[in-house]
Amino acid sequence: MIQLNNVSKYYPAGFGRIYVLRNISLDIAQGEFVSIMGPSGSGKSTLLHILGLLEEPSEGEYLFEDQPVQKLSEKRRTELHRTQIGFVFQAYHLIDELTVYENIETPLLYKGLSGSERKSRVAELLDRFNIVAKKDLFPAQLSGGQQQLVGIARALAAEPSVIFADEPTGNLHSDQSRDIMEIFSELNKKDGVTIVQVTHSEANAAYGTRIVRLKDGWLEPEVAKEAH
Ligand SMILES: Nc1ncnc2c1ncn2[C@@H]1O[C@H](COP(=O)(O)OP(=O)(O)OP(=O)(O)O)[C@@H](O)[C@H]1O
Repeated sequence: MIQLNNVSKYYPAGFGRIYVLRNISLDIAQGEFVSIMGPSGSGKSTLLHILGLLEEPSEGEYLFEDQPVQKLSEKRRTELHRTQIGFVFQAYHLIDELTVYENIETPLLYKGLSGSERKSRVAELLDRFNIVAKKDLFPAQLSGGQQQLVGIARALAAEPSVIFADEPTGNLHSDQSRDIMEIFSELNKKDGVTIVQVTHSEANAAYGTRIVRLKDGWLEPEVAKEAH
């Protein structure tokens, strides 16, 4: 589903370059639940942003469902982003001026669904995440955990095939973190959604099926997960 071939990312610095990612080759199959781990500054968020089409590689190739992403037109790339990809941010990134209901509805407006289709899809998500009672509140009126539930509901609204999550529980307490990880695990197992998360937490990573480790922008050799 996802294939990176020799991807590097660098920024200009003085007369040279600072490499943030170096020669990354990575395959992720449909249905995997991958955790990206590594020390602060090792390039985890940059890698996730490239995978989620929020940033472009400096070198190398990215194939999303066999399509070379860099060769797609801007329009086609935006469409791919809106229809196939859900992104969950550590700091939620909800729209402050919109209610919970409207935040979740936003991706559906882009998708061109009818009013009644949007209504039933949002109702289903509110129900699934137990936030029906919060639907008319604004993000500032919610706890962090509730805001992240809205962030996940919004990411799922357009029924993406993959969710990218950048430290989704980084600002949450441990019991809230567990709830979010259980939601991800269920989405992955029951609905077959591919999940790629950046996390510092081994406990969160244990919910996944595979761990990918970065160090100084390099991908470390993977150790096969022991069978349980
Ligand atoms: N626009 C930029 N210009 C220059 N350097 C950048 C830019 N964006 C990121 N970097 C550098 O890239 C490196 C990797 O950043 P990244 O956010 O991917 O790391 P990370 O592993 O996610 O770190 P953390 O765990 O602290 O969030 C950092 O050293 C950062 O300073």
